Amino acid sequence: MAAPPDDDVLWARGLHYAYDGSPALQGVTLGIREREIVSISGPRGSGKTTLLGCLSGRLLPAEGEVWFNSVPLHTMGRPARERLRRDRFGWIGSEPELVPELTAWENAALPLLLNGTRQRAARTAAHEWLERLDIGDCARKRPADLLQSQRQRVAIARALATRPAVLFADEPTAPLHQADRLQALRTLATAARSHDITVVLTSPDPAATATDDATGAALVDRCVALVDGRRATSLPAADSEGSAACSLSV
Ligand SMILES: Nc1ncnc2c1ncn2[C@@H]1O[C@H](COP(=O)(O)OP(=O)(O)OP(=O)(O)O)[C@@H](O)[C@H]1O
Repeated sequence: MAAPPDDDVLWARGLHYAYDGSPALQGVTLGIREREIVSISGPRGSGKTTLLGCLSGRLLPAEGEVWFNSVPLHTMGRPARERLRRDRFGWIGSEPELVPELTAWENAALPLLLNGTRQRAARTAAHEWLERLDIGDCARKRPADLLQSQRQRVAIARALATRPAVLFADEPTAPLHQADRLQALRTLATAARSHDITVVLTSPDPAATATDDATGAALVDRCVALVDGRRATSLPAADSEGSAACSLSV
């Protein structure tokens, strides 16, 4: 078994995954460099969520390898994988999934408290992230009293508060209105770059994650296109127009 390249924080080779015999991933190979922000794009059902699940250790591929910093996830027992996910990885789903009984800041602080961070430090960090995401004034509200877009920002704050080595985000802006999407993506990208967090996110539309319309700066470093559970060799020209960061998918 060949070792993964040294400069890849995350490396997957020949991933296959099937649901009840129906293939979702068919031999995907992908390397992610440290501090890189990578967008995985593709049409509905192309395998984006499944790939994110395999890369993050949530799903075990039927075939293939996944390495994090030269540690093999695919041969790891479940408790070790769960520990690694808790300690080093962050996850943002397309639905916020907050604890309804806890306030916004308590939700954002939860992973820190579970990791043994003192309550005061966890509270400060949670408040700071809520402020950065422009929902500081919602800190004492419970999820039921928040808009869906505010709940998703709390989920983003919760994922960033632990400063994970790798943050996985499955269509993180899906519940947001168009106007909020860019702001949330910009915050995510800025936070990741300033805190050396590697990000792997999924998006149905590569152009949506490519550049910040306001500044022209690249939001992601690279786009990887999936079609029918396989890596596409290039994006259709229409998708790559005006999107320098994503003009080549591989
Ligand atoms: N839990 C499941 N049970 C059965 N089939 C599934 C399950 N999850 C995904 N699939 C199927 O696997 C394939 C890949 O799905 P996946 O969700 O990974 O794609 P996706 O690109 O993320 O799609 P979407 O944009 O709709 O979320 C699809 O054909 C989907 O129907």
